[in-house]
Amino acid sequence: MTLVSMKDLLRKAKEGNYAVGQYNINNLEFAQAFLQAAEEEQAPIILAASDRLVDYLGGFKTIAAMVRSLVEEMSITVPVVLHLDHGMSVERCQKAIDAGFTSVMIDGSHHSIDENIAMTKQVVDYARPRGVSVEAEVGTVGGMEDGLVGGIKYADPNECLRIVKEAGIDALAAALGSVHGPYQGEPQLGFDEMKQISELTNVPLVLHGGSGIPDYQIQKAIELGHAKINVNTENIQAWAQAVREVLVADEKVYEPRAIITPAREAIVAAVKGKIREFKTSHKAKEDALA
Ligand SMILES: O=C(O)C[C@@H](O)[C@H](O)C(=O)COP(=O)(O)O
Ligand SMILES: [Zn+2]
Repeated sequence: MTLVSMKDLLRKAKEGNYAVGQYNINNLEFAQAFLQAAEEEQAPIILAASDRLVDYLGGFKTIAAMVRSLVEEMSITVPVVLHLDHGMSVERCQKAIDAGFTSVMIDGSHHSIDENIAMTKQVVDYARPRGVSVEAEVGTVGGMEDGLVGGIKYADPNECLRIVKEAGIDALAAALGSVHGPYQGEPQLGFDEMKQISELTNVPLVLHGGSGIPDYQIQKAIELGHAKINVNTENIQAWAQAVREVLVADEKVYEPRAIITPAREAIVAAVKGKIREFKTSHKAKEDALA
């Protein structure tokens, strides 16, 4: 299966009342684990490189080549999207597209809404003829974003409508109380605003900060138009715990494969849990038949 854009996947997910998970690549083993989990669950999947980690991961071309090769070598049959997460500029999004990413997020949320729309439109104009999908953000997700710790700023419904109409995006991350990284206490998502923005814009919504949200809130977010849910923290916590357990259990172990394999298995289990929670299991076949 070749890499696909997320446009049709998210439309189908929104119609079918499920969400496609986005999982962030932190190294080779994360990408392997995500693809294994998706194939075993027969679920479409979004593999993402967060722009803040692109250089650490070896650059856009390395990431695109790695994911394409894994899809081929692992004989992956489910739809796979390669997405740039929190793209920091129009130029960075263009570079990702040129390298073979099939989807990009331009994060103009720290700019004025007029600047955000202008940047986003430039990315859409470059992406659309190349068959690449575009996600934009309005408002501010709490916690860590682009290496900065910030507070929550709810998305304004009129600004959401403007960016959807004026820039022509495929997915909208409307910040509504979610937080990147661990939550302090129970997450407080703005469900009334979510309903309003979903009905007003009719575009698939994206939930950033998808780790640590109780299942009943995830189901409500899906019901209210979320077709993509981003998860990173729960996977890196599972990875770290597994590595720690191996090192504590055997202080003489030094072979990377012996240390990392249990961590990779922990990520497979964590992602399979998310795929089931987001109701994406077996949707790959249904998508192919649609
Ligand atoms: O950590 C990153 O750079 C990626 C995240 O911002 C991702 O977009 C996301 O929203 C995941 O949130 P988390 O599950 O709370 O880490
Ligand atoms: Zn995010």
